[in-house]
Amino acid sequence: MRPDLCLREVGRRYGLRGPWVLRGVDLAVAPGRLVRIEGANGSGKSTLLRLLAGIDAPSEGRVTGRPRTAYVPERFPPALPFTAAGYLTHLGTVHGLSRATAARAAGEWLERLGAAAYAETPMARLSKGSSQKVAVAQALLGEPGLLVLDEAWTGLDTAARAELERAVAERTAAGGSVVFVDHDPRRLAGLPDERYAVRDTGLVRQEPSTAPIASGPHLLVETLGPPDGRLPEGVRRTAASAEETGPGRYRLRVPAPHSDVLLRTLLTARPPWHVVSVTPSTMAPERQQ
Ligand SMILES: Nc1ncnc2c1ncn2[C@@H]1O[C@H](COP(=O)(O)OP(=O)(O)OP(=O)(O)O)[C@@H](O)[C@H]1O
Repeated sequence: MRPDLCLREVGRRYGLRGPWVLRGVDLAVAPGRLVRIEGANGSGKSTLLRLLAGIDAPSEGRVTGRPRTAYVPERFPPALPFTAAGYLTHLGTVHGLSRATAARAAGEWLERLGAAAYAETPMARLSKGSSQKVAVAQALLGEPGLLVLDEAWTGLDTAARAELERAVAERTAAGGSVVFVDHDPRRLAGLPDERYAVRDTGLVRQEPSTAPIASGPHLLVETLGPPDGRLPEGVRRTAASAEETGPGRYRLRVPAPHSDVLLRTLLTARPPWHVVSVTPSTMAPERQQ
């Protein structure tokens, strides 16, 4: 198991005499965790995300234990001399993939995000929404251990937004960590393991969200594991609630967009869990684990 990503007494200011944007920040992000960062405009959220992602260095303090990391910035530079697929393939090779694997992953992510038609379009000619899809695809194609998302949903269409939510669930189910900022309080509502607010240059831990779980339909999944079976960790992270109904038997509620991730995690567990039934849920959303 890899170590937590840790910030210790981290501070950041811009310029030698600039005001401190962040000071004395301690934060640990464990593998598999989904962490939401909140805060007023200009409070320092993007600064914190850049430090977490490692594309900026703290003015003081230390950052340790950073796994392979990918980052979707608030503003993505679209004027690059590449086509969308060419850019993603290039980045895939930077992430250590072979050229063929990188090209395949690029195609798959463009397809998943509904941008396959723009694969050969020069980046500079992409619409804002399409270039945001490329920004998201570049972060996901290397299957990073830490995914940092700064308003990454902004500008995406409904289908791509759902796909990004699904990708977040996939990352955490696979043991990756995800840290995100989003202006919409309903984004991934009910799912984050931890919430923090940036306030007065510090980081304040927040109570778990009381916002209703990710809006939209939910499914009920009845599953049966070995008699002494503990639910696979990835399933606990993806399900909105898990009720033990018998020895090794659980009733899971899951937002519909995350159900395929949940089912895959059950079926690929060792030993695999048996999926007894999948039905639409009509219950009011509630999280319990
Ligand atoms: N590269 C930079 N150079 C100088 N000052 C900066 C830089 N980046 C951020 N700042 C300043 O740091 C402060 C925090 O900015 P940051 O973008 O981190 O906040 P934020 O909470 O993400 O804001 P928003 O919600 O508006 O995106 C602001 O006062 C901003 O002007």
